[in-house]
Amino acid sequence: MPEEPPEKRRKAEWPAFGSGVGESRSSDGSARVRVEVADATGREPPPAGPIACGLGFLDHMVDQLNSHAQLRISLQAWLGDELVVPRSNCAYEGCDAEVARLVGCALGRALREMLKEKLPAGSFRFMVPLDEALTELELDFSRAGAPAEISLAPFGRFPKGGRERIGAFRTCLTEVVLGALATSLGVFLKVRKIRGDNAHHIVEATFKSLARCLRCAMDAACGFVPALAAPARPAAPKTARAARRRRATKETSIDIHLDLDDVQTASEIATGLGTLDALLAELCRGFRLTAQCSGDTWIDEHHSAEDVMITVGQATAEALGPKAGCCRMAWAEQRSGAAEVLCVMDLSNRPSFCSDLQLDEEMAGDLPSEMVHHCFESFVTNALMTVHLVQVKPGGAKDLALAAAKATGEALKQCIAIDPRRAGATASSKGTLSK
Ligand SMILES: O=P(O)(O)OC[C@@H](O)[C@@H](O)c1cnc[nH]1
Repeated sequence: MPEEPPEKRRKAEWPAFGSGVGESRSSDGSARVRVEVADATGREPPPAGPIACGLGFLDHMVDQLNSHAQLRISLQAWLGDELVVPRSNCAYEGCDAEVARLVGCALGRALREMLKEKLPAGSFRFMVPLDEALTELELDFSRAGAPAEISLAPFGRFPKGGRERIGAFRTCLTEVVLGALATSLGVFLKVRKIRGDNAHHIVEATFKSLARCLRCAMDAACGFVPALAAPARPAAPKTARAARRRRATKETSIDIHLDLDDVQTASEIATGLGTLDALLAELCRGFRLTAQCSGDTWIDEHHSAEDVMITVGQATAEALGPKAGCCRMAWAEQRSGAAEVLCVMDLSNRPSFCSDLQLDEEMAGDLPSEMVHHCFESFVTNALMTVHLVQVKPGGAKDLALAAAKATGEALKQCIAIDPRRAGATASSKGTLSK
């Protein structure tokens, strides 16, 4: 669904920030960067302009703030008197560190000017996955001046010791950009890599985390909660985000129906496996699910559990469709008994599942522990999403499974929520979540 042009959008019915400009220049006059930023959720946001600093990968990273922080950014740079043209890597030789610093400084100044009317207070945290990578970023506006804490190296597994460059961008300059940005924005910034084997994924997840964390701070300053926001326009004819999937093989017969926008009707789940029913009940806290399965449980639990989760995942992907206007990314921590699990989710269209749950018992209720892992893997893969499960506190296998299902259900509820400010636009820096 294409985004409505700003002039056609109804008057914004939510608070928004205005705009800001930031400039930075080298002491010897060899380089200059100018950034213009505006809140894209405002009434008449300007179109995003070119982002051209002379390091192509850094341009791509700054662009993450457009779709994931809902901003409109333009960035211009001059080397000497020469304006840097888009898609250039002219800053590659000799001045890349200075350009990285200037980019961070100018961006931070522009953001500070935009936020000055309602400066966020306190600390904010966001985690973002990108395939196998997972980063956590914190912004604390009460600790301005504290030196940034950046723990991302090594940048990948190949070669051992990590990559030195991504395109023309030296990976060691990531902390130069972020440190300069934090200083000029007036915020304490802490970012760490929780997982990551690919340098591009690690650094992009970092800038996505920054963008999402910044948007959280902006929304808190405005008192806006996307999941609670009334639609920005009269309810359009209900474009149902619903799907029905039936599946019959020699091993199982399954009927799944889900409606992502029905939060009133009670779910009905009967798979023949009590623990699987309990996991699904937690997973669908944010929507209605009907799930029936008749399977060859006289052999074992495997086929029923796997086929149900494959089918629920497929139905979820079908119901989500192009994911127009949804929040897309979220994280949640939930407990069951002594166990606590963190789920970080992205409706990425790039299926990827990673978990470190220590399921050290043969069974989790009437489900083998190996099937707990495989159930999440099957659901995530077929729902075309990226999910990381992180064990925060240990516990028995069933409690870990339930805590993971609760956290995944809460994250899913937030991810599928429609943010009316996106006006149907897809939250993606490549412009689509369907390809
Ligand atoms: O914001 P999106 O994740 O939809 O698009 C950007 C991302 O897909 C692309 O930059 C990328 C994919 N893998 C590494 N980088």
